[in-house]
Amino acid sequence: MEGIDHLADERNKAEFDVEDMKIVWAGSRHAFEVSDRIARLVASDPVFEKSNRARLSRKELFKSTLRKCAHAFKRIIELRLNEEEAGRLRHFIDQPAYVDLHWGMFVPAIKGQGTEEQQKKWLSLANKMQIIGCYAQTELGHGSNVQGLETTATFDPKTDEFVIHTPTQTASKWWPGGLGKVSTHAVVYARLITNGKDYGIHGFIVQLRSLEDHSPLPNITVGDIGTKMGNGAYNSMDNGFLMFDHVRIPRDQMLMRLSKVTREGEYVPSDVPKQLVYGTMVYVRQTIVADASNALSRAVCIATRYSAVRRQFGAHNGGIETQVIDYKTQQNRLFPLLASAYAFRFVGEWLKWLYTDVTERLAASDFATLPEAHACTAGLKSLTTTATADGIEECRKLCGGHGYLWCSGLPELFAVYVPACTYEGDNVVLQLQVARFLMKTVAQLGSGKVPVGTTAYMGRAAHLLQCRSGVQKAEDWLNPDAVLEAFEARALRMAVTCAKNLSKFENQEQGFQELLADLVEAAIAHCQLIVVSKFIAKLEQDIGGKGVKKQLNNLCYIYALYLLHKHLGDFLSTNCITPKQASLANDQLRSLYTQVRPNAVALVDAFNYTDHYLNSVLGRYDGNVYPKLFEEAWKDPLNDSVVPDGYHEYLRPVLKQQLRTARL
Ligand SMILES: CCCCC/C=C\C/C=C\C/C=C\CCC(=O)SCCNC(=O)CCNC(=O)[C@H](O)C(C)(C)COP(=O)(O)OP(=O)(O)OC[C@H]1O[C@@H](n2cnc3c(N)ncnc32)[C@H](O)[C@@H]1OP(=O)(O)O
Ligand SMILES: Cc1cc2nc3c(=O)[nH]c(=O)nc-3n(C[C@H](O)[C@H](O)[C@H](O)COP(=O)(O)OP(=O)(O)OC[C@H]3O[C@@H](n4cnc5c(N)ncnc54)[C@H](O)[C@@H]3O)c2cc1C
Repeated sequence: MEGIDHLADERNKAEFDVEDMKIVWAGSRHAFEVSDRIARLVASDPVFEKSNRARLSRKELFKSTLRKCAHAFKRIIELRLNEEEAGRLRHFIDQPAYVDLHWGMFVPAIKGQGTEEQQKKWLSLANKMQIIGCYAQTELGHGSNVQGLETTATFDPKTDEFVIHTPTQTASKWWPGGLGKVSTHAVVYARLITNGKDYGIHGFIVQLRSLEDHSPLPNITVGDIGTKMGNGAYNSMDNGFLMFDHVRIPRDQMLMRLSKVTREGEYVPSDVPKQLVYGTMVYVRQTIVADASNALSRAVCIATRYSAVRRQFGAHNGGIETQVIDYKTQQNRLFPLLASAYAFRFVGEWLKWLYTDVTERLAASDFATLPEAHACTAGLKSLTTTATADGIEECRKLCGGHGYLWCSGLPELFAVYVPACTYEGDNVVLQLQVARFLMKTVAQLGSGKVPVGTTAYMGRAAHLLQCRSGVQKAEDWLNPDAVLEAFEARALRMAVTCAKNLSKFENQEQGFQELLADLVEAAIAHCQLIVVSKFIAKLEQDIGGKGVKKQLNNLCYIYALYLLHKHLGDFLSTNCITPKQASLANDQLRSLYTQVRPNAVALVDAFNYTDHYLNSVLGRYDGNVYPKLFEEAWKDPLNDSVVPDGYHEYLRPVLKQQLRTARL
């Protein structure tokens, strides 16, 4: 059966040009060509083989990760890959590793917070990987509460040095990726103390290990924090612990772009907002949003192809059974995830633009959009990672029993992905940042300050607080204005209700704590509005290609109407829509599922994933699932022998009743 495309019929049904959709998904023809070339390069290189990851011990997995990273670095140099190509190479190798934190956080932290001189010195080493760095912020006792970190950096004017110290066990750094076994350096976040005064959290570059023999430097205790969830999965990463016993570093290793300490020990505060010390987190949250669509689309690709291959029930007189993708229940679970993958792709593109824009403004000393950039990156990171983690698990269930096999690709994908709901900010804690931003914006309504950007809709409060949806028939839910108005009214009404309830408390902070759960829901409603509005905005762009726009249109309204259905309580209780309109939205949703159905396989083909990247028997491009499931089963170490190890010691005595007591 090799060579036969079991999904050919599905592909023939498609009503749009897949090659054109590939360009839209990738973002541009250039991005598509780079991704396509690099994905094939990785897939054809035996060093990047990953099908046996779950069977390796932690040590074997870790060593094979080091090998892959070294080989990747060699290939980047040999092939003279540029930054974009190198990034794609690491992406398609698809194995969490110290390099993610080196390139993803250590380098950006120095770029964002180092002076020009510091950048010149440290980036030239880091870019050539002559040093390898990590981002050491979280401690055993404090992760979310960055202000509560305990590690100290005390300036000693006698020697012109900072003394980095871990005063308690809870002050130990705990979690940083790449720290456990690899990093030679770290950007360490610690409380800056000079002249006896505590100036709060600042970043410091600290060398951890010898560049000669890799042993920890004196007075530094460092190691791996232990095995994490799942076989293989995130265990290729050496998340670490770290303790300092009065470790001295030169003063110029404090990252001093924002604030400084002089030779005399005087603290010179920054003339820019102090929150810029959190800048690396804003950057990484933005990249995590862009990455959510990768993980979700991967799971959806597997579940969609398998749902087209898998048949259950419905056979009459020995005929073939029904493809499970034809069941409306399967469509109702799968297609909103397909739509979400596209939605997150486009909101990720937009967030990248927003981040670039705020970075340019900051460089020109314009800090006006920083709070919005923080709220958007925090809120969308939270929204997209929660939906993606839940979506991957749903895809596993959509694949029935076989989805639970490691070779489906889904268990490992889930285990690798799910910590995204926690790292770079716990998802609830991040939505509370959005809620604070919304409460401030609501409080300013009527003050003459006009809300802009993603809160511009709040400026139309007079209308949005009292409007009623004009939807009268199912097709009206395909009108962008009708959809936007419903989402805007819901978000605003939820935020305003929270603000009103807050105002009943004398102590605002106490009120905020009391209303935390409602505030999170209001923040989520605002973030969902952003995603819906950016998908609609994408449709307004000039998108070419046969039938492409029609498909995107269908997916956009599936995303919006599915959210409406899922959060119906919000929409009804805020009187944004009536039960009749909710029912019409459902009718429309079902009609959209029918329209997407013949295009489903082609819509996941447009992700252009190689079988290597998917690493899934169920998601194979050719749909040749069953023989390959057997092949995988035979490879399992338990099948190395017909009679298992332990038979003579533990099975035979039971079977032969040799373990029975004399009395029995
Ligand atoms: C494979 C590719 C994937 C791509 C990723 C690439 C690389 C990375 C790879 C994998 C990731 C792996 C690991 C991730 C690494 C980490 O997890 S690093 C550690 C991350 N830690 C956190 O995220 C901690 C979360 N906590 C916080 O961010 C803050 O403490 C807080 C919750 C925001 C609270 O801050 P705090 O100062 O205490 O409180 P307050 O609420 O009072 O805020 C003060 C004002 O500051 C504003 N603000 C807060 N944060 C920011 C920010 N980031 N930027 C701008 N402004 C910020 C806040 O709005 C307040 O403003 P006011 O005007 O005063 O209201
Ligand atoms: C795989 C992985 C990789 C990581 N990599 C790094 C790294 O490279 N560098 C680094 O520095 N850190 C790293 N971290 C740490 C990570 O950033 C933190 O774990 C994260 O910020 C959450 O903080 P926490 O663990 O303190 O959670 P906690 O804050 O202890 O959260 C526990 C619970 O309390 C709730 N909670 C906390 N505060 C509030 C509040 N104010 N209001 C309401 N509820 C609240 C949360 O919602 C959560 O349910 C990593 C973590 C993981 C899992």
